[in-house]
Amino acid sequence: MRLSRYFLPVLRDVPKEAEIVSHRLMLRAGMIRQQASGLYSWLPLGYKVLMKVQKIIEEEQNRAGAIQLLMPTIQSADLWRESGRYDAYGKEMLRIEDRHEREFLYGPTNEEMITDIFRTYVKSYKDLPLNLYHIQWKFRDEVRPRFGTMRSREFLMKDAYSFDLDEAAAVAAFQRMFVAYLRTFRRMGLVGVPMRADTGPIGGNLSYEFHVLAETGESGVFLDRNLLDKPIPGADTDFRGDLDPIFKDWTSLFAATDEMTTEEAFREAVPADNQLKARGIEVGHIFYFGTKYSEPMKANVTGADGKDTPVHMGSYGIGPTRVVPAIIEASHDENGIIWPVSVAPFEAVLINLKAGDAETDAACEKLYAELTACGLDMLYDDRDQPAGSKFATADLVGIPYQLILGPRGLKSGEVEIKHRKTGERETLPLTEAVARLK
Ligand SMILES: Nc1ncnc2c1ncn2[C@@H]1O[C@H](COS(=O)(=O)NC(=O)[C@@H](N)CS)[C@@H](O)[C@H]1O
Repeated sequence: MRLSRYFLPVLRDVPKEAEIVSHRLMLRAGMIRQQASGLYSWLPLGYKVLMKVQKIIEEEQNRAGAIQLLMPTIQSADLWRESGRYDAYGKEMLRIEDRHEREFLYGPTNEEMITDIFRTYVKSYKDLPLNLYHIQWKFRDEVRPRFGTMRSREFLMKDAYSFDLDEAAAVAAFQRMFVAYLRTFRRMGLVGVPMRADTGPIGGNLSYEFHVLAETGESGVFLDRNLLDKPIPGADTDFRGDLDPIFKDWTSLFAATDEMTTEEAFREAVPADNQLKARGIEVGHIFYFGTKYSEPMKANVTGADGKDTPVHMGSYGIGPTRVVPAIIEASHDENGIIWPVSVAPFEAVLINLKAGDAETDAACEKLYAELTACGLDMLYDDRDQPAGSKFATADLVGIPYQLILGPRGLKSGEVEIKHRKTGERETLPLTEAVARLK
């Protein structure tokens, strides 16, 4: 992408309403724009990151055996009356009336709707286990939206729903998602720590939240610091096998939010040098809630014994529009964002130090074409701007590699590469730049 043809409205000064660094940087880097309280547009650079986050989520959900579909954002009130949540959900629910005065709502979550889909088509235990998921916008009328898209009113959520014949099978489904979540966050450069959690309006009695540690996290968390450098299950994990050993290994060390434990209990349970008290950003939350929805909504299957039985369910959420700021909270410096390559809006930016100089332009065009041709997601800063402002923009928007090319380097047939994360620079022959980056 040529920057002179792109839409990247970076801001020079820090917007005063932004309280935390990720909110400030997302506004300054031209990633989002607030349209109203808790409602954001995702501008091109932010949307590119959001789509890369979404892609990693989809790959790991698919690896774990979940099947993707897409449900509408608007849901019928009658469906929520069947589960009894229509009134119970409270003021967070945005209730809508259509022209025929029929009652609808903007979905805050989809347990009822996915259960309705399931009960329409699945009748036999032979069709289980089943895990269906989608990535869809949700609305929750948060009393205090804040921190940009970290806690917004309209937000994107991956929500998966599992269906099994009995609790044992449902726990195995829960463990498949647990392992998928460990892999998902680590692939985005995040350490997502699983913690015992409350079940809240979703329900059930088994729930884990995945937290990214950051001082701006809304949750107080207590954990054994050995959790932070545990290797995650590999891409060769057999998701059809027994994942209980992995689940037990990851849940044997103490980790809980301050809603689920006390500091005293924590201090007693964890050896002093392993104790870590921190703040966490909840980026994912998984639940097992048995027949809470299948019973009232009559989502039954016929078992091997010929008897009808309500299926055991779980739901598994990740907030991609919260993950993006969480990555920035975990990875930034005084000059701006530092994107892990896996989610960076562009993998590398080519900085032309003398746009308008025929020789430099020609050399940059050639290098840009070669790098793009070998599959790199490239940004080319071809603007007629001073070098300093180009470096500042590249640092602010956090592109992992900066290729810097000007008349001097050109004379010696060399290009400089700067690593955004480490600041380290290397100069190498122009002819080796493609091999170095791909
Ligand atoms: N207001 C919000 N803004 C941004 N992300 C949010 C917001 N509320 C929740 N999320 C994200 O959505 C994830 C799942 O939300 S949840 O309420 O915990 N779980 C559910 O809704 C279940 N249906 C899981 S499928 C959270 O872990 C969080 O990452």
